[in-house]
Order: sequence, then structure tokens, then C-alpha cells
Amino acid sequence: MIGTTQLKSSHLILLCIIIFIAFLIFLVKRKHSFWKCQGVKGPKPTFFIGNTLENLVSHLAKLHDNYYRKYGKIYGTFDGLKPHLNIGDTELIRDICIKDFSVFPASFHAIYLSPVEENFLTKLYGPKWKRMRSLLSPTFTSGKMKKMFTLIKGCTQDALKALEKLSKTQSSSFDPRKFWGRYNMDVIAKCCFAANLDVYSDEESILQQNFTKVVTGDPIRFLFIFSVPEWLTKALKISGFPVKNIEYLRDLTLALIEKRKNRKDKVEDLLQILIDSESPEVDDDSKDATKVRLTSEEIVSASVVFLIAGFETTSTLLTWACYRLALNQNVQEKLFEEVSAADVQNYDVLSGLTYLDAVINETLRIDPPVVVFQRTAHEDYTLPGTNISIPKNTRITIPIHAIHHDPDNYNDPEEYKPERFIYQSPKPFTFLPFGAGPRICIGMRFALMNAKLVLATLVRNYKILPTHETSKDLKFEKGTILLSPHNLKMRIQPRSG
Ligand code: HEM
Repeated sequence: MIGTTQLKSSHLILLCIIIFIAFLIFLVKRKHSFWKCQGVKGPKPTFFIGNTLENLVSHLAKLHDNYYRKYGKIYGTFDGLKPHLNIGDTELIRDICIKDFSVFPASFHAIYLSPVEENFLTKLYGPKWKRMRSLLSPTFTSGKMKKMFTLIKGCTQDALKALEKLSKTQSSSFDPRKFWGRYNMDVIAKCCFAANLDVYSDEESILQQNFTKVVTGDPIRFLFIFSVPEWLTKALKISGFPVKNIEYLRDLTLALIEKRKNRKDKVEDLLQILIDSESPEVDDDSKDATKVRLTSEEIVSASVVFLIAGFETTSTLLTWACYRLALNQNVQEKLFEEVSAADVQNYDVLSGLTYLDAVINETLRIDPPVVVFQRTAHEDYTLPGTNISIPKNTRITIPIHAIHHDPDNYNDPEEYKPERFIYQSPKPFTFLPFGAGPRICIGMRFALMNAKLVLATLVRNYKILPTHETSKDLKFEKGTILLSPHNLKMRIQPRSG
């Protein structure tokens, strides 16, 4: 009798477990049929985790290039159970980034944020973003860029000295990624933190170590945040960047701000521009704009975000420019002709060099340093001209690399041809290295000025050459949204002597 009762209750438990598992499978399958039901193609999601794993095991550029080729300009993926839409259609990109910006005001999704990160421009949206963006935008006008040009010229001269040393070594071979990383750290340390670092020495100062930790980040942590549901990162309090190192930079900047307040002579750097910055406050309820300044804490956040957003992006651009010039000696010679006949140390002359501009643009097209950018829907939305509807909080990815390599957008997209930027302009929303719309990269002008100056200086003085180790079929670093080449080597040869 007892035996039969036990058997019955164990059967009941087993039945409950089976029903529960069946219900779970049904629920997951239903969630994962979201795109199929709307006729949107895409890679098959893995049970429960969706397409998150692919982000970890392959590089984002290659992954999206494959999806784009296979499924077309609109494809659906899943972050866990959450639908994620990927859009390469230029009309829809315009709608999302500009026309319906109010529906898509945020870029990378805000998750758990440490106090300094809370004011990062990249993370803000709505009125807070509007205010911060309008306070920071005047920092990058051409007048301000001209003022900072002298400071960057100093960094370029130091880079030239380091290259001279390098060219005297037997192999004169170097890792461009490492070299441009050092150069760019020097630029940002001088412009944002008034710091003189000995970047070309092998010993790292404590400040440099902190910079390195903040900019290198942790790819696994980043991808985790990028891919998993928001509640999980919030619950685990996983912030995007190493808090201890960010706090070190905060204390340094706060001390600098105090010091600057008591100084009569002004230094022409980004930090000073931020301290001096004034702009009409954006107040949706009032038509009377009042002048406000950035608070010290906001200046700290701006300096740190400029370091994070500007450091590896610009050095990646310079790395690819060297690679493409080394493999395309005819392009390099044409560039040499232009820059050797011009006073590249003059801001206006440099800005007017058409071939240099085309070389930089073609490098940004073929090897965009940032391979995707994102928006998040803050309301339910139906994509114009389609029957595709997305719920509030859906993330949208714009696959920059895939768009730049689409033969519908560029003839012979795999060929490196700077001329294509001289004789015609790209079709709207097909050239997106700095994103698009009101959230377009705020540091674009600074990055271009910096990259043009140092590249022109390099090409005037040295020939960039491949080594036997320079592969034509490079591998990329995984776990990053940057297009970082893996294990790249290059050689330089002085032009004179
Ligand atoms: C070649 C160099 C660079 C590239 C390729 C690049 C690319 C990008 C891209 C793709 C975005 C996203 C735009 C969007 O969502 O529409 C972005 C945003 C941003 N970038 Fe850059 N960037 C570069 C250099 C810099 C520099 C030098 C700085 C600062 C000094 C900077 C600061 C920022 C900031 C603060 C944002 C966020 C803007 C906002 O959300 O309002 N970037 N960048």
C-alpha cells in the first residue's frame, strides 16, 4: 500500500518535471520564433542562449559580413531570448538614426554604471544626453582644433624621433598597432589629462598603467554586457570598465581642475576647453536658455570617455592606413608626392590635401575601426515600408563593415582605391565609419586632424614597407567591436640617405 503511494507520488513529481520542461521548451521556442513569424531571416538561435555564443567565438566583422551575405540587409538575431535586429538598408538607417531619432535616442545600452560612467556621453540619452552633447560639441569646432594643433604637432615630433631610433635597428620592423597605441596615448594624455608620458620607453609609469587598464578593458566582460539580458548585468553589478582605474583618473583630473582654476596663463588643450566650456542649457520646459558650465564630475567623465572612445579607434585607423600603404606602393608614392610638396605642419594646408583625405576615407571604408554601432528602441516601432514590428527595448545593430563591403554600395569593394573618394561621394548612409545622425562620433574632427598630421609626417620621412611576416589575409582580434589586426608587422625605410 505504502509502496503504491510512493510510486504514485514519484510518478506525479516526474510528470510535473516533464510538464515544466515541456512548457519551458515551448516558451523558449515561441520566443525564438519571433523573427520567423515576421518573415525576417537570420541565423538559427541556440536553445535559450540565442546567438550570443557566436559573438564570442568569431569576430564581429566576419560574423556580420556572413549574415549580411546570407540573409540580406535586414536580419534578426537573439540576445538570449531577446530579439535583436540588424539593419544594413540605407533608407531604414536614415529613419532610425535621424527621422525617428526620438524613438531611438540611446546607442550602446546602459546597464549597471559606476558613478563616473553614469555621465559618459556614450551611455546617456534623452535630455541628459542633449545637455551634455551641446556642452561638449563646441570642444571640437575647427577653431578649437586649430588651437590644439600645436600640442599634437609636439606629439608627432616625438613619434618621429622614436621612428628614427627604430629605423636604425637592424630589422627596422615594428608592430604598428603597438606603436600607434603609444603615440595616441601620448596625444590623449597631453590633450585630456595634461600629462607628459614617456610613451616610447619600455617602462610604464603608474599613470600609463591606469590608462592602459581603462582602454584595454576586458573583452569578455564587454561582450557579456553587450549580449546578455540587462537584468543579469544589473544584478551582478558588472560595469563596463575597471572601476579602480577609472577612480584613479577621476582623482587626477579633479586635482588638475583645481590647479587650473588658480592659473592665469591658459594651456590650449581639451581639458582647458572643457573647463571653459559654456553652452545654452537645454531645457525642454523653458524657451529661455540659461548658460551653464560642466560640473567638475562631468569634466572627469568627458575626459575619461574621450580616452576610451578616442584611443584605440584612432590607433586602429593609423594601423590600417600603414598596412594598406605598405601593400599599395603606388598609392603611397602618390601620397608622398602630395605631402612632400605641402607644408603639412600648417592646419589649413593639411586640411586641404585631397589625396591624403581620400587615403584616410578609403582606409575608413575598407577597414572601419569600429565595425558596428547600435541604437535601442525606446518605444514599440514598425519599420517604415515593412510589416516588421519591434517591441520597446529592442537593440538595433548597424553592421558598418558589411555595408562598406557591399558591392551594391561600392564597385570592387575589396580593392583599395582612394580615388573613389575623389571623383564621387558615397551614396547616403553607405559610409558610416563614425556612425550617423545626432549621435555621430563627437571626436571625428579631432581624430581626422590627428591621423592626417601624423600620417603625412610619417610618409614625408619614411617609406612604409611590408615584411615577409605581413600577411595579405590577416586575422582579427576576437571579443571586440574594433577591427584590430592580429600579429601585424611592418618595416620603415628613411626617404633620405
Ligand atoms: C578614427 C577614430 C574614431 C572612430 C572610427 C570613431 C567611431 C565612432 C563611432 C562609430 C561612434 C558611434 C556613433 C553613433 O552611434 O552613431 C562613435 C561615438 C563616439 N565617439 Fe568616436 N570614433 C573615433 C574617434 C574618437 C575620438 C578621438 C573621440 C574623442 C576625443 C571620440 C569620442 C566619441 C564619443 C564621445 C562618442 C559618443 C557620441 C554620442 O553618443 O553622442 N571618438 N565614435
